[in-house]
Amino acid sequence: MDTVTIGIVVFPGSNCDHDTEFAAASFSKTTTRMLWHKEHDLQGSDVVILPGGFSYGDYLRAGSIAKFSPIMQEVVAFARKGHPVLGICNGFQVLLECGLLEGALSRNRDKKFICRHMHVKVENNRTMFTSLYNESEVLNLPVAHGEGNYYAPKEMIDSLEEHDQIVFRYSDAEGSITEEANLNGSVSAIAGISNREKNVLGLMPHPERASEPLLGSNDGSRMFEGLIEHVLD
Ligand SMILES: NC(=O)CC[C@H](N)C(=O)O
Repeated sequence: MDTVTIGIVVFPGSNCDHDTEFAAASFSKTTTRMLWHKEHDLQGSDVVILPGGFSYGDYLRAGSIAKFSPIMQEVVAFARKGHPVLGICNGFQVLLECGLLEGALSRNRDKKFICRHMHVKVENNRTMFTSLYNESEVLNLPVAHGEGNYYAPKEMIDSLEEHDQIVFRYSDAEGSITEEANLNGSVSAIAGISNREKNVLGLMPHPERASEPLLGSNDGSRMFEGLIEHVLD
């Protein structure tokens, strides 16, 4: 294989689909496909990304209606076969709602929308998404969400820990996990998790909005590069 086809799902209300396409297409050896949510065809995608936004206006609960979009049947089957699926922000919310990832996202601790850059610590660099980061590296990534407060009961958190599924945590600039750094109040300061098999990753920060220095950070690029390298390998 000499090119990687990256499919980006477009739900009614997605608003980071084109940013994600722009970031994905900026790497050589990639082709992008926009996948309308009503379709059943992943158009030969090697990687599927569920982008950020407000699918179905976040009605009921963010991601809960998008889960019923026809294309999600294909995305779930694709993920269950071990192919890479990345959910960014609203995409993370959809992955939780459709059961590809465990836990839930509720309203931010202060009930306010948070739109700013945050520090995020790499807790597991042994995944296809994070292989180009150093273990414990602190990234500067933007967040923009109202429902980013990750919750899971203690047994689930223990099991996520045990299986190395906690991939990112909010931290301060030095990598310390503090209450102030964990702005949305997530349990265990969780910013991103994977499934047990490590081919599905969901995270609240936006790597596509940190994909070139002009955007204030380039720290998101290596997530795309790592994935592309993994597929080409
Ligand atoms: N940037 C986004 O994906 C928006 C996230 C989301 N729908 C929320 O406000 O929680």
